[in-house]
Parts: sequence; C-alpha cells; structure tokens
Amino acid sequence: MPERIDCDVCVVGAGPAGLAVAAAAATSGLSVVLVDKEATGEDRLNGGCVSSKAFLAAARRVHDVRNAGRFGVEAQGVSVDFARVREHVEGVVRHVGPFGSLERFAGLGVRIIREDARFKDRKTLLAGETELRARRFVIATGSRPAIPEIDGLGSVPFLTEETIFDFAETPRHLAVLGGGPFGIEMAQAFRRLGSEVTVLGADRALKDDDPELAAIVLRELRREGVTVREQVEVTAICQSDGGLEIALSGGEPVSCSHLLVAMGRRANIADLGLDAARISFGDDGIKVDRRLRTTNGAVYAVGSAAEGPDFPHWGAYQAEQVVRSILSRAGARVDPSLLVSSLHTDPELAWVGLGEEQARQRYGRINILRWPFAENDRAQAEGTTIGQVKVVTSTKGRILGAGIVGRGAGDLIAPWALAVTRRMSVRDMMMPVLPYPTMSEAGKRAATSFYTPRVQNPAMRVFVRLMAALG
Ligand SMILES: Cc1cc2nc3c(=O)[nH]c(=O)nc-3n(C[C@H](O)[C@H](O)[C@H](O)COP(=O)(O)OP(=O)(O)OC[C@H]3O[C@@H](n4cnc5c(N)ncnc54)[C@H](O)[C@@H]3O)c2cc1C
Ligand SMILES: NC(=O)c1ccc[n+]([C@@H]2O[C@H](COP(=O)([O-])OP(=O)(O)OC[C@H]3O[C@@H](n4cnc5c(N)ncnc54)[C@H](O)[C@@H]3O)[C@@H](O)[C@H]2O)c1
Repeated sequence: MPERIDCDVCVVGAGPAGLAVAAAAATSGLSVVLVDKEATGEDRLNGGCVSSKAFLAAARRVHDVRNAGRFGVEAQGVSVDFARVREHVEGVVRHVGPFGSLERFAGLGVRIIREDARFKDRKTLLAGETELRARRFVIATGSRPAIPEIDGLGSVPFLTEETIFDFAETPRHLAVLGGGPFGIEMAQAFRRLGSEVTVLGADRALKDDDPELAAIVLRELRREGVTVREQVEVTAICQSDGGLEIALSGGEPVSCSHLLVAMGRRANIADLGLDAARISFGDDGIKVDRRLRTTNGAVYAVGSAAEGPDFPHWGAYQAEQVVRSILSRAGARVDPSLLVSSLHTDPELAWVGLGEEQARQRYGRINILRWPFAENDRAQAEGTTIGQVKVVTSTKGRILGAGIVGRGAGDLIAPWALAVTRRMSVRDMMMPVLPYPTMSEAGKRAATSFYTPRVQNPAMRVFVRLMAALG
C-alpha cells in the first residue's frame, strides 16, 4: 500500500533553488516535503559553482606567481601538480557541502524523500512508493549539460561540467565548445595551469554580457594565449592520432587532446510527468509567469528548470518570491531588472540591472558613465589596472544598471546592486566617504562624472562664480 502524505509545500529538487524554497517555507511554519532523487548534501548548495571557483582560484595563484616580477619578486620553476589542484577543489567542495546538507534541512522540520519524482495528475506527485498531495508544489529540478547533435560527437570521448576535473594531469590541448561563462572561465583556468586552449563558439563569445566589458575580458584571455574563435560552426568531430579533430565550416580544422562541451544546459523536466499535471514547457524550460506560476496554478517552477536566467542567487531570489506568494494571496512578482551576474574570470565581469541597450530601448535617452581602474591609486599599487566601472543612468541620474570589469568586480558590484534595488541616483553613490586608497573609489568617481559636463557648461561656470562671489 503506497504511503500518502499531505503537506503545505512539496519541493521537487534539492539544488540551490529548491533548498532556498524549502528553508524559507519551513521557517515560515509551513509543512514541507523535499524530494530529490540523488541529493547527498555534497556540492548541492552550489551546482558546479564552488568547484569551478576553487579551480579558478588555483589558476589565479599560478598567474600571480608567474607575474610577480613587476613587484621585484622573482619565482623560478613554477610547476603545477594537477592531482593536488584536484585535491584542493575536492577539499573546498567537502567543506561547503555540509552547510547545504539535507540533514540541516531535516533539522528545520523538512521531511526529505530521496526518490525520483513524477506527477501522476494535476494534484498528485509520486515519489517512489509515496503519493504526495500538497497545497502548492514547487519544481526545482535544475538542468544538465546540453549535448548538441554534432556529427561524430557521440563516438568520441568528451568532458562536461560533470567530468571536467576527471584526469590526473593538465591536458595538453583543450578545445572548448561554447563561448559562454562556463567555457570562458574554464578556458582561462586551464590555460593558466599550462594547457593550450582553443575556444570555439557559434556566436560572439560572452554574448549575454555587455559587449564593451566582455571585450576587455576576451582581450586578456587572448593576451594570455587562449585562442578564441567566434562565430564558427562545428560540423564534425572524429578521433585522430593521439587526440581529436574538430571540423569547422569555413575554417581550418582544430586538433586537440581533450574536448570540453560547454554549450549551455537543458532543464531536467523530461520524466516529470508535466503533461499529466498540465504544465507547459518549451526548449528553455517550464513556462512561468511573473509570479513563477506554471500553467497549473498550484505548481510553481524556480531555478534552471524554469525558463529565464540561470544563477543560484537568482534561484534563491525566486524562492523568496514564491514563498511570499504561497503565504499571501497578494503574491509577489519577480523583478527582472534586479538581475545580477558575475563572471569569475580574471578580470571578473559583473553586471546588475538594465544593460545599455535594454535601457536605451526602455528610456530612449540615457547617460553612460565610465571610470577606468587605471585612474585608481589602489589599482596602481596592486597592479590590477585592467578594468573599468560603467554605469547606465537616466538623464536625471537614476541608476538603471551598472557593470564592472576588473579584479574583484563580483564584490565591488554590491553597492550598485543596492542602488538598482532601491532606485538610487548618482548623488546617493557620491555621498559615502570611502576609505583611501581602495578600489571602491572607482565607483564613486564614475558616479561623480555624471556632473562633469554640467560643471563644464559655461552658464554653470558663470553661476558658480556668482555664488562664490556672494558666499
Ligand atoms: C560548472 C558550473 C559553474 C557555475 N558557476 C556559476 C557561478 O559562478 N555563478 C553563478 O551564478 N552560477 C553558476 N552556475 C550556474 C548554477 O550552478 C545554476 O544556476 C544552479 O545550479 C541552478 O540551481 P537549481 O537549484 O535550479 O538546479 P540544480 O543545482 O541543477 O539542482 C536540481 C536538483 O534537482 C534534482 N532532480 C532533478 N530531477 C529530479 C526528479 N525527477 N526528481 C527528484 N529530484 C530531481 C537533482 O538531483 C538536483 O539535486 C554554474 C554552473 C555550472 C555547471
Ligand atoms: N559565473 C557564472 O555566472 C557562471 C559560470 C558558469 C556557468 N554559469 C551558468 O551555467 C549555465 C551553463 O553555462 P554555459 O556557458 O555552458 O552556457 P551558455 O548557454 O551561457 O553558453 C553556451 C555557449 O555555447 C555556444 N554554442 C551553443 N551551441 C553551439 C554550437 N552548436 N556550436 C558552437 N557553439 C555553440 C553559444 O554560442 C554560447 O556561447 C548558464 O546558464 C550560465 O549562466 C554561470
């Protein structure tokens, strides 16, 4: 006889998005069941984020040591022990794992079922032998690497985000299919650790990022020796002497020793019984409205199982909105203009709010403010002068979006995220007294530059002189 459970909220999927829903719902006093087929608590809170960042951190150390000469520090014979780099990555993942472990959620009162989930009908979910009925279901089943139909790909060995660290030595020549954030981050890391690296992408590399800031990252990658080939179509892949050969339409083939497929992700929704639950979906995931409701009013979808941006922090934000909707009839809408992202290359690239083109389309006239890191005293001292702050404002100075490329951009974006969220203006960003010398001053200088054309206006100069004479 199957067990039957009734609860307020049933969450399917224990990645960062599902865990955030479960935690918020349980701490709000709702009865919560969390179903995940394979969650072990290891690396679950972060998808592949933490392992890839630990790997990038190792690569940055190599780069910094190799480039310490300008500080008068010479290091000879820098070598990379790939097995120990892997140990470092695994150690970090082990350390982070327990914080996301399901036992902690059980401690919050969340009932956990480790089974494959599937809808039986509009109101019932099956998890192994258990039949679940919930006031609200939340689908958070995430996504997995998309493997495109390329002639020969099925019969050659290749790596994905799931197997990227599964070898003992640094690969001789890594070809990366896909110039998105994952491909570009890995390209830089492997290059710094000693591989030859070639990136092959169908579009502009980093196509979802601000083109001006992305160009700075790509210039650095190329300067470090990564070959980035954009707008190329891979037509076939086959095994060759000691490696693989990748055929391209309209270009010389590329030979490599290892191949990484980084061509995006596909939602894990195929076996969820979505048709039985009358939930619509497309190629980009489950269709949701601004409140994250699916076409079945009792079911929400969050994280990378749903169409829309795919970042764990965005999944956590969606989770808050969903739990607010579950708790109140008024409901809570997702505000896409609050989206923030951070590419963890060196230099990093972070953006929050509207992009330049989006802002132009929505507001017509806008202002763009810039401040280069090269004008920042701390950047000079640290040797981190590659980068800039770029701010998009309304003509009245309201901050619509902001981006930073440069070392530490992912952290430096925080005050700008507050500015966009609280609809602040450049005046607000000029107000705090900031410590000197710090990188954060670059942001304040960018904000201040809003007034430069006004101060230089002849009429304004006359006015200022008049005020000074009266003062
Ligand atoms: C290598 C890599 C690096 C990344 N780095 C960053 C980064 O630096 N910054 C950033 O913002 N984003 C990064 N991302 C993106 C980030 O990992 C995703 O946005 C995030 O993991 C999505 O979370 P999720 O909860 O929606 O899904 P997932 O993390 O995929 O979790 C889904 C869960 O659902 C479970 N599940 C699936 N199907 C079923 C089923 N039928 N029944 C029961 N359970 C099921 C799975 O077992 C899994 O536990 C990176 C992604 C990758 C691959
Ligand atoms: N720092 C971060 O925020 C970070 C880091 C890694 C991954 N992620 C997230 O993880 C997810 C997966 O990342 P991703 O980079 O794999 O996906 P993506 O969808 O962002 O990029 C895929 C890339 O592959 C290219 N591509 C697709 N089909 C192709 C083809 N047939 N031939 C050649 N190129 C092709 C696309 O042009 C694109 O540049 C994304 O949602 C991403 O946002 C985020």
